[in-house]
Amino acid sequence: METLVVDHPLVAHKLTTLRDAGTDSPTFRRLTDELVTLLTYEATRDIRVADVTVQTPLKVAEGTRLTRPAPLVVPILRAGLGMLEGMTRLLPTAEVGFVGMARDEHTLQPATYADRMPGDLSGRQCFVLDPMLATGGTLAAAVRMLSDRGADSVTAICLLAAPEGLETVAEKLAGTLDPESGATLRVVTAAIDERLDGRGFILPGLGDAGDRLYGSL
Ligand SMILES: O=P(O)(O)OC[C@H]1O[C@H](OP(=O)(O)OP(=O)(O)O)[C@H](O)[C@@H]1O
Ligand SMILES: O=c1cc[nH]c(=O)[nH]1
Ligand SMILES: [Mg+2]
Repeated sequence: METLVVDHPLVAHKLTTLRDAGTDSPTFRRLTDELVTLLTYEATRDIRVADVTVQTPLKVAEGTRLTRPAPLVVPILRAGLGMLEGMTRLLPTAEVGFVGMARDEHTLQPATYADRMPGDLSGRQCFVLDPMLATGGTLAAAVRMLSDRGADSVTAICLLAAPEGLETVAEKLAGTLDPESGATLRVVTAAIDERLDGRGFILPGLGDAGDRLYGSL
């Protein structure tokens, strides 16, 4: 598994305001959207393209187009929904699949409550959106759903990741997306934080991303 921390002053600036407990929900939503657009720019560096030509008003020019099948973007509900528009703004031809997962607050295990994704993902590049990679249980389960359907290229875009969660995802998915067969698994994040607390929250983190976006449950 490859991990990329996007090191850019605008990313750091926006993330700092997201962390601030005083940031209200409308501002939190807007900054999440902006931050995802910046992360998407890096996360799509290996997106599949083909050479094309285009006629300018003056002459023929060599160019580049995204290939088909269209990439699949998968926000993990709830909090991942706050990242969808920021991504599809840059990738308007992407298709969108939905997965709903909620982590049990005592066991910290994820339970899947929604699955609206294509049954066959062979040959599809997939982008999973989830702001928080904490214990890694949710992301590992989501990536397994995609690879079970044939996806061979999965990039997860997270606002924050915990070191423990990154290790767990790499361990749980070892051998699932086999790099020898050309498969790739990448995590792109704005920062890797210090650690998890006793309740599985990222420290220093930004709190509960779903609650800050959409209100407490
Ligand atoms: O890495 P993990 O330990 O699995 O935790 C991360 C998950 O927890 C949060 O979702 P939550 O379960 O709070 O659901 P929500 O998005 O509906 O708030 C977050 O958005 C991730 O999906
Ligand atoms: O810190 C955390 C951990 C899991 N989910 C969140 O929203 N925040
Ligand atoms: Mg939540």
